[in-house]
Amino acid sequence: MATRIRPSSKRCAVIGGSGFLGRHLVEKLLDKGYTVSVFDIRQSYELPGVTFHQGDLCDKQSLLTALHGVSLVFHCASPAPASDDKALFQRVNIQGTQAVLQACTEVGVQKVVLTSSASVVFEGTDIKDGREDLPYAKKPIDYYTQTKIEQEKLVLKACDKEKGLLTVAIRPHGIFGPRDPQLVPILVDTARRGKMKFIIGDGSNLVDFTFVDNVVHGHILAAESLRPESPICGKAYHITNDEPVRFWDFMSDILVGLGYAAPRYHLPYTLVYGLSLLLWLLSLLLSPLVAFKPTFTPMRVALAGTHHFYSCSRAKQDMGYKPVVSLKDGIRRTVESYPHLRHGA
Ligand SMILES: NC(=O)c1ccc[n+]([C@@H]2O[C@H](COP(=O)([O-])OP(=O)(O)OC[C@H]3O[C@@H](n4cnc5c(N)ncnc54)[C@H](O)[C@@H]3O)[C@@H](O)[C@H]2O)c1
Ligand SMILES: CC(C)CCC[C@@H](C)[C@H]1CC[C@H]2C3=C(CC[C@]12C)[C@@]1(C)CC[C@H](O)[C@@H](C(=O)O)[C@@H]1CC3
Repeated sequence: MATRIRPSSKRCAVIGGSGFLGRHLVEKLLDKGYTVSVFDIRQSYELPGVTFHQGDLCDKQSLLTALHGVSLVFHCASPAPASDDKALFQRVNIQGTQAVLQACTEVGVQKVVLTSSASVVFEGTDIKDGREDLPYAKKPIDYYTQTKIEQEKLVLKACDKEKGLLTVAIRPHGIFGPRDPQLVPILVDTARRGKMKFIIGDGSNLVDFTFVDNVVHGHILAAESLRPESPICGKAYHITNDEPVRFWDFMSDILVGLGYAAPRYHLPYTLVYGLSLLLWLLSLLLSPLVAFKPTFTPMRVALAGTHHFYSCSRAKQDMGYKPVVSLKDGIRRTVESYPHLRHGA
C-alpha cells in the first residue's frame, strides 16, 4: 500500500495526456492554474509545468507513483478505435481501467473523470437527439465500443461517497480539431486516393461533430462540479457541439476548406454497408496471408449513413454546460491547422 500525502485540489493527472484530447485538456488545465501530471505509454511533447510519467496504465505500480498527491484524475487513454485487436482493447480499456480505479483508491484520489464515448449506445441504426438513458448497445459494432461500455460501467459503479471517491463519465461524439490524428488525416488520405467522390445514402443524415475545446470544457466543468452533494456523481453526460450537422456537409466543408472536391455521387446505403461487411470478412479470412485494412469498415459506413446525434440537455442542466466554440469556427480553426494536408502541399 502506498503512503498517502495530502492531495491538493489543483493537482491533477491526465492519463492519456499525450494524445489528441489529452494534450488539449492538459493545455487548458495549465491555463486555469492546475498543476498537471501526464501518465501515458508514450511522451509526445514537452510543456513547462507538466510532469511526465511514461508507463502502461495496466501496471498499477507505475500508476501509484504518478498519482501520488493528486486529487483529480482524468482518464482519457484508449487504444486507437481503428485497431482490430480485441485482446488489446480488453486489456487496456477493462483491466487497465480496473487498475486505474484501484490505484486511485489506494492513493486517495477524490475525483475521476472518464472520457467515455456516445458510441456506447450506437448499434449502427439511427439515433436522434439521444439521451443518456438510452440502453447500452446490446450488439456493439466493434471491440472498441464493446470495451468502452464495460469501462464506463466500471467507472460509474466505483462512485462511492462513503469511501470518498467520486466519478463521472463524459460521452463526447466525433471529436475534431487541431492535431486530431484520425478524422481529418483519414478523410484526406481517402480523398487523395480518389475514394471520396461518393455520398453514402441520400446525404441527409444528421450527426454530431464536437470541437475539441468544447469536449475539454465539458471535462473541466464536470471535474469542478463533482462534489458529494452534486447530481452528477456516478452519471454519464453527452458533450457535443449541440449543432447537429449533415454528415456529408461536414465532410465537404473540411475537404473543400483543404482544397479537395466535395463528394457528389450517391450510392445506396445498404449496398455499401453490405460490401463493407464482405470486405471486412475477407480481410479477416486472409489475415494469416496478407494484411489489408479496408477504408470503408462497417463502423465507418454506419456512421456515414445514419443519424447519430445526442442531446446534451442533462449536461446543461446539471453542470451549466454550453459549447464555447461554434461548429463554423471549429471547422475554420481545424482547416487552418492542417496546412500540410492541403491539396497540392
Ligand atoms: N476522438 C474521438 O472522436 C473520440 C470520441 C469519443 C470519445 N473518445 C475517447 O477520448 C479518449 C481520447 O481519445 P483521442 O482521440 O485523444 O485518442 P488518442 O489516441 O489521441 O489518445 C489516447 C492516448 O492514450 C494513450 N494510451 C493508449 N494505451 C495506453 C496504455 N496502455 N497506457 C497508457 N496510455 C495509453 C496513447 O498513447 C494516447 O496518447 C479515448 O478514451 C477515446 O475513447 C474519442
Ligand atoms: C471513409 C469515410 C466514409 C469517412 C472518413 C472519416 C472517418 C474516419 C471519421 C468520420 C466519423 C468519425 C468517428 C470516429 C472515428 C473517425 C470517423 C469514423 C469515432 C468512431 C472514433 C471513436 C469515437 O468514440 C467515436 C464517437 O463516438 O465519437 C467516433 C465517431 C465518429
